[in-house]
Amino acid sequence: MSRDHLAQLREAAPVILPSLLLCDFGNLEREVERLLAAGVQALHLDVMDGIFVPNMTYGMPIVAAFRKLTDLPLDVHLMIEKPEQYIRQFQQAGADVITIHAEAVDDVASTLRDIHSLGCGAGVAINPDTPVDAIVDALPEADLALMMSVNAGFGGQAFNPIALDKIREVRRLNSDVLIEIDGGVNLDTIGRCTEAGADLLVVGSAIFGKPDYITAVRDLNSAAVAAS
Ligand SMILES: O=C(CO)[C@@H](O)[C@H](O)COP(=O)(O)O
Ligand SMILES: [Co+2]
Repeated sequence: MSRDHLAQLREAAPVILPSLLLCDFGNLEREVERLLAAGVQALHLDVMDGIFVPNMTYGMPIVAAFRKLTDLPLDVHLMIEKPEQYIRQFQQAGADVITIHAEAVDDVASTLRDIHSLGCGAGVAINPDTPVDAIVDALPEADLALMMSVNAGFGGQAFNPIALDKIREVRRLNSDVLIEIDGGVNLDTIGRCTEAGADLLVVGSAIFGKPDYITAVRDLNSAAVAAS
């Protein structure tokens, strides 16, 4: 099922994925309804452990709560130490795609294979200071390569354009992998992301900081498509 989801996202690219980090956790049902009304095609869920990154968010129960609320693909971004110890629990909670950070594991390729063996799409992320070289050997195992345009850990940070060069480098190395960008993506930066070749655009504050999600997603989508 998750492989089908990936094919759908590839077909629909560029696709905006709302990052729920800044949503109203007191009313998840309403937040999902508002995002569905805005036409979003997948949700991006940020899991932080306070160790790999200096911030904590949520774990499997919140992923499971979103799973109960929607059939949209759930793209789970693990910003945690030893993610390999938890991937089964995230799959059981309802994740469709699980992305691990290359900086957090010893053997990226083997962790991606483990994610696949659970039936999930497998993604690998790198922070702005981590070179693409760090994931070259693992790329053939990845469905998705996430280029962080901020240091993982917080929403609302400024966009780091180093991610754009890395998107181009990943595309040169691998024509099949879906390329996602995450951090500081907004109306001013989204065009540069799709122009560079990003397929999936994670957006937090530029949606959840706006009163009207429908207008925010529509304007972001127009800017993304115009530059792609
Ligand atoms: O993974 C992360 C942060 O580490 C993101 O998914 C952010 O939550 C995106 O938020 P904005 O930068 O768009 O506000
Ligand atoms: Co994220």
